[in-house]
Amino acid sequence: MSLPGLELTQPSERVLAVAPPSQIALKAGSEWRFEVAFGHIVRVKLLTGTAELFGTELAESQTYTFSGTKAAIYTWYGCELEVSAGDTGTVTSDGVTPVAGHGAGGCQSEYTAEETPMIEYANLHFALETMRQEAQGSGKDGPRVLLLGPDDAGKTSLAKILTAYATKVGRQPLVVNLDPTEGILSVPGTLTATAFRTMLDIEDGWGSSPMSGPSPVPVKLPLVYSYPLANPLDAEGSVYRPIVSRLALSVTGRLAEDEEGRETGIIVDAPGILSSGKPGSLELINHIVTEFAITTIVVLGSERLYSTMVKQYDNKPSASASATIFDERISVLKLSKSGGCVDRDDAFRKATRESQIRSYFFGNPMPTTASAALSLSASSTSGVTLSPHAQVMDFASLSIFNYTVVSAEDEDEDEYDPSTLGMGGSFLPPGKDDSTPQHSEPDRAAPLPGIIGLSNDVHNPSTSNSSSNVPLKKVLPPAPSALANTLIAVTHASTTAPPAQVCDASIMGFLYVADVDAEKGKIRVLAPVGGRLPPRAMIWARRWPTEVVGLVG
Ligand SMILES: Nc1ncnc2c1ncn2[C@@H]1O[C@H](COP(=O)(O)OP(=O)(O)OP(=O)(O)O)[C@@H](O)[C@H]1O
Repeated sequence: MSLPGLELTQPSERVLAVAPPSQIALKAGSEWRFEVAFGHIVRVKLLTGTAELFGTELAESQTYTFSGTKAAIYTWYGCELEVSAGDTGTVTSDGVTPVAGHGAGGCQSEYTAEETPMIEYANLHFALETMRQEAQGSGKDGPRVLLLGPDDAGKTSLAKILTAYATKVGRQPLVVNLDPTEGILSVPGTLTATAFRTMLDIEDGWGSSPMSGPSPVPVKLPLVYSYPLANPLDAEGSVYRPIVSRLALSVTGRLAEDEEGRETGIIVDAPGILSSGKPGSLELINHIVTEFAITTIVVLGSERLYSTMVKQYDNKPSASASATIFDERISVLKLSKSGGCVDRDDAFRKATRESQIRSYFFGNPMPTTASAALSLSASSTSGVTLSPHAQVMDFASLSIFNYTVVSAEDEDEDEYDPSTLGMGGSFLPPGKDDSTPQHSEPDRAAPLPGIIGLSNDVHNPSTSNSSSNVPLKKVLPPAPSALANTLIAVTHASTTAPPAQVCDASIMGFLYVADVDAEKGKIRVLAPVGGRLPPRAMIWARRWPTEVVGLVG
């Protein structure tokens, strides 16, 4: 009903108008940047020409759907896109009311940009390809690239572009995510390594793992370690460093057995906080450079960090065992930050995290390329929907561990009990404790790779995580109410494993705690698969990712 004179409608009767499809013509070397809010769907179709989203080519006449996305579609030779709004006006299964923007198809923001750093990025790819070809002939290892830069500098986007270009020419890059704030093929709060043999997913970013059900794009299987803290610098990096070492060891082991992977090398996406100049960040960068024997450091969007990296690493021998044989040296490069990089606010980041967790358990309810391809109706909304299983468990029968470190954001350390950790009265980072001899400081990397050799212990994380310095404590009954709405990582370690083995173990999957009944000692959990839970030690993601409320109604 219109209000007399003003022609305003009452909110309850407001109907969201569906914008008509818009056609966007892109000139060669330009890109269409767009932002879609969570809950709103935008459909994009390539009508003519060729185009790619962060390096992955769009198929012609295929409809792609985007929601909660900030991205760009680039064209090398020119193209025409059709952009239309997806189904709007209904509340999604996430409980989010769609927010349509004023841009084409209801994008919150969209524009065409002619200035992009894509030529620089492509040149980097070709330089890496040259290194890979050299590796192929000589038995040398392929390039190990570390991407550094502040938050939202475009590191993850560049990692996607380099990965997509490498797979396009038949390479098999290993992508390592060291940023716990967002997961790559996993939930946040994890560090992962994934071998990419096939193309990335345009809609999903990186693609999906087998646990997400059927997918039109071949699935990738990540190796996952739990790091349930947002900040790698927490506890002065003493939790982060051994996990990085563990991951590096697994990656090195994998590459030793995988000829093509070894020639292609690795791409490491580092967390933005390491480029912030905070105390301890340079030590962590050094740890990563050493552990992954990095050969190429790429700095995006920070002159200061670039200059520091050049001073410290440029032209220095890499930490690889074969560095002397092949005279392998580190190069430090500076690349332009794309003008399209968007600063994601806390609300958007939180929504992204929640969406990653939700899709781990419930799949992706959006119409995917597969469903669109299989369905006669282009507006099908079948998507890939998963059905997690809810079960009630006896808390006392579970072996759940919790990291007892003081995080920068959370100074109210509550549960720390030194006696249970067997480390005397002090909880100092390794090396600062008088009882810890200097040589048992393996998770501190050498100050300069290649200059000071690696200690053997660095490559033996089982010794690096001696139980004396692992801040993991078993959570004993009664079940804490703070367990509700958080994730628990199920490790491959046995229920009787000591803390050192638990934090060294890779992750099998995740549980979501829906309810806690402390009186009865029961918790209700959501698991991605049915049946009895394997008897394994678990790590409670108490601090990160933070509570996800409303996953289960
Ligand atoms: N050229 C572009 N056009 C539009 N959006 C872009 C472009 N490049 C990156 N973005 C978007 O900007 C945001 C930040 O980019 P990205 O995630 O690559 O940065 P990052 O350095 O990895 O950030 P962080 O370290 O905080 O995770 C992302 O949402 C990404 O999709």
